[in-house]
Amino acid sequence: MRLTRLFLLTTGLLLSLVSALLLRSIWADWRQVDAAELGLAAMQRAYLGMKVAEKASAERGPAIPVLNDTQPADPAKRARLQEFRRITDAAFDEALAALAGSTDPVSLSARAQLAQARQQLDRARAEVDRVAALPHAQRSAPGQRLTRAPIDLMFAVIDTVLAGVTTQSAAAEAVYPELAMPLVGARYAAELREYAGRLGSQFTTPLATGLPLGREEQREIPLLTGRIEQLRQLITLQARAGRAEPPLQAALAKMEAQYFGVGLPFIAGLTERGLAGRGYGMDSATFVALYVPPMKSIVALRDTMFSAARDAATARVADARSRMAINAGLGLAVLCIELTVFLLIRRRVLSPLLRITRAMNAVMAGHDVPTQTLAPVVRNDEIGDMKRAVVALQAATARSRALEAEREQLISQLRQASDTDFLTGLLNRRAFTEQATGLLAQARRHGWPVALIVFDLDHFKRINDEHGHPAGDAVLRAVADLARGQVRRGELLARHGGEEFIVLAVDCRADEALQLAERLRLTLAGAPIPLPDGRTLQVTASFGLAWVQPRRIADLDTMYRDADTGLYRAKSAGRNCVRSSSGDGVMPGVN
Ligand SMILES: Nc1nc2c(ncn2[C@@H]2O[C@H](COP(=O)(O)OP(=O)(O)OP(=O)(O)O)[C@@H](O)[C@H]2O)c(=O)[nH]1
Repeated sequence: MRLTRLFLLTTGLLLSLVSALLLRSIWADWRQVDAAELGLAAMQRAYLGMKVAEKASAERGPAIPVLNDTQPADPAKRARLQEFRRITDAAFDEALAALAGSTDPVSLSARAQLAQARQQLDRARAEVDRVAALPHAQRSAPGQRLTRAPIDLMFAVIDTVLAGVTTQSAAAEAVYPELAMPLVGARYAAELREYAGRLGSQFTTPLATGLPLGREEQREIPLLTGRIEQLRQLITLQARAGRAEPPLQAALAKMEAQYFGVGLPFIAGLTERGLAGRGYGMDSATFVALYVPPMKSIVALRDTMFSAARDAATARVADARSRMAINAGLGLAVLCIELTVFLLIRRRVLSPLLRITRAMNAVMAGHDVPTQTLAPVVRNDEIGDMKRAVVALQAATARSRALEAEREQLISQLRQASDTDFLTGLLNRRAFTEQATGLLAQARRHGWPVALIVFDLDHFKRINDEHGHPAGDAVLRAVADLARGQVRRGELLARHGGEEFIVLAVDCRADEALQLAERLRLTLAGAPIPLPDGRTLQVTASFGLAWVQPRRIADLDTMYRDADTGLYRAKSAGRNCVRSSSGDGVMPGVN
């Protein structure tokens, strides 16, 4: 696998892994925040339920004087009851509004319980109003329990509300097990407040009638007192089980002092008098004024315990939120760092490596490397070293290529020099022999006829003797130029030695060969040649011709011998003429 692909794959995997871990961690944190918020909301709803129980319980206070009122009815008592009813309704409305948007099972059941409690309250109030409207004599008749029944209906309201409080409180405890102590304690305190109220309610009828405690009160009072004592112990246990904070201890001490130190002994004294039939020495209003204030210490304890739980839960929510923010921030930072490292490695290592590899391949293939690929080399790291090495390699390769080209040129010049006659510029004998051998082989393959013409300047020695050797050279050069003008492409012309020249023509018929020789002869004979001293000279040459018919084997040595014989004959025949080996003119079949 290529390194770039491996790197991409590894980085992709790493990024996916980190992203997955990050998402998982954020999801887990978010779940915790969500759970903490749900728990806190349940706690607050439980508190609203406790408030409902408290207010509905408190409503019994002004209901009792109305139920026991003489006729004509006292409008002030009625107005006070209405005011308490309004407060209870407001508490119900607040609790129901808090549950309005929630669709979780706990909230749904709490809402159903609250709605049920409200119906019960409506029935209880209707009963209060109905009984209060009856003639006083009928209500206060000995042995009747008309005023007691509506109060019992109001007890049932509280039972239902407290059941809902327990449901919400349990939901909050499930989220915050460590807050069970203040939560359970607050619930017990709410219950204690209720039972303390109920205990006071036992004196409704006796106070109104002035009669001793009836059988029912005699049975209920010890039961309620026992329950109150039990709740007192449970609250104390809860407070001792956890680390009771100073405000909680203070609230607990206040309750002990006010309710258990004043309220409950007050009830005990009243009970004693009620049992002894000594009269109570107070009316309902005085009773309420004396008994209700100590009960407020129970509500204060409930609120203190609840506040402790709510503050701890709020802190937990804030903790969970900040943990989520920190985790998300850290995760994102890791992701960013990883991405940056990836981009850096890609930019500073992989891309330069790729460019360098391409540059090296180009250098090896002998191509030019684009200058921006390697320059400017300003980096001082390993990639920079590598780039410098490639630049050096490129320079060395360029130098060696230049040397190579120079060498090739020299060789070619040498080859040309070795093939060329230095005086005339024509092929020399060696090059002619080499190239003629190739042409003859080609002619053999194709079955072409071949002609070989050898010509030699006449009385050349005299030219040298009379005009000097340089003049002889000039004549040789002029003859070469004239002959060069008469041969076609594919025909070989060479200086065979001294003042002798040679021409080889393949695929050349006998008449064409003769014409060529004649043309050469006439050209030389008809062209005055200028000498270095300014004079001109007329030269002639004698020609020997050899010709091989088509499909016969043409051999260079044999043909040369024949052409030379023809030349000898031409010289013998008086020069400036063309002869073949076998006689005058060109004779087909020369071999
Ligand atoms: N100037 C000059 N003379 C050359 C060169 N090569 C050969 N010669 C001369 O050419 C002359 C050839 O003379 P011969 O072989 O006697 O022939 P000729 O005088 O041409 O007489 P025929 O061939 O019989 O017509 C000699 O004097 C050589 O010195 C050369 O390169 N330059």
